[in-house]
Amino acid sequence: MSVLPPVRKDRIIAQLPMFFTKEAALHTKDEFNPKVKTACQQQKTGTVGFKISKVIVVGDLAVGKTCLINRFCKDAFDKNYKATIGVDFEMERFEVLGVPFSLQLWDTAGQERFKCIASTYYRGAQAVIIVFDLTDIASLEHTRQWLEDALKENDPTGILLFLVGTKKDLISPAQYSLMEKDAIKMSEELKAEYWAVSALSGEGVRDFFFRVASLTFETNVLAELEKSGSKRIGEVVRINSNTNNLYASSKKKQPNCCQ
Ligand SMILES: Nc1nc2c(ncn2[C@@H]2O[C@H](COP(=O)(O)OP(=O)(O)OP(=O)(O)O)[C@@H](O)[C@H]2O)c(=O)[nH]1
Ligand SMILES: [Mg+2]
Repeated sequence: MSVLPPVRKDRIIAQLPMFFTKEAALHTKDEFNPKVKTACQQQKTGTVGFKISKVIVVGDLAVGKTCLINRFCKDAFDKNYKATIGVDFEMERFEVLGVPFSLQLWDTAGQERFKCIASTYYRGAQAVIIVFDLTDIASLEHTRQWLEDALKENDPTGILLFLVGTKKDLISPAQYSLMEKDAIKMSEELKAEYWAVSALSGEGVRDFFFRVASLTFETNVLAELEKSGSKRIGEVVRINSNTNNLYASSKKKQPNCCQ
């Protein structure tokens, strides 16, 4: 018997949420991968439903990392700045295509003096959210360094990257379109999916986290399918161990179908 309460109704994802802009999306498909949909329908998603995926949120001090997380997890906004000391985390439970899925959102400190504590928590991330302030071009420039630091602690293959501009409420549409050009260029360079949000008004925040949850879920299920596929290959090797079957004994990684 499960001891966890049911997933909140507003955390149920039945459709793949859209990207923010086609020019800087991790992928532009409008539906979940068919293999993932089938696996969910047949309840063959392996351990995905029991796992917790780690997501780290990094970026300069006061760009709005804590406010972004608090808007989504608590539907709250604090206009007073309270620096995060070291790290903090929030758990969010979703249901994606009928399968339970949890994200652990790690809110790290942007202040230099806390950076070495925060960076010890970077390891094991499945997604990295790099945050910058849409009113501060320097914070966008610094995203390169934040990503480099996050990737030092992680295997860059298979990790999902998101670049998020915050405080959209503070700039005019004209200023925003100028900033967006630079942000999209940076997304291409970092190979990250770009989003612009406001934690004050809530604009884009829910859509953004739904996209993070969905793409992380999709990647996890595909990895699980690949793993169970290679186990089956392993069984074939045992049965036919006296034959020299190149394909059956090959340990070569299958291409990721999500790409
Ligand atoms: N107008 C506006 N202000 C925001 C928004 N997001 C954050 N802020 C303000 O920006 C300041 C910093 O926000 P935080 O979320 O604490 O910043 P942080 O990135 O967590 O900072 P560190 O923990 O020091 O790394 C606070 O005064 C917030 O109220 C937003 O979307 N709009
Ligand atoms: Mg903070």
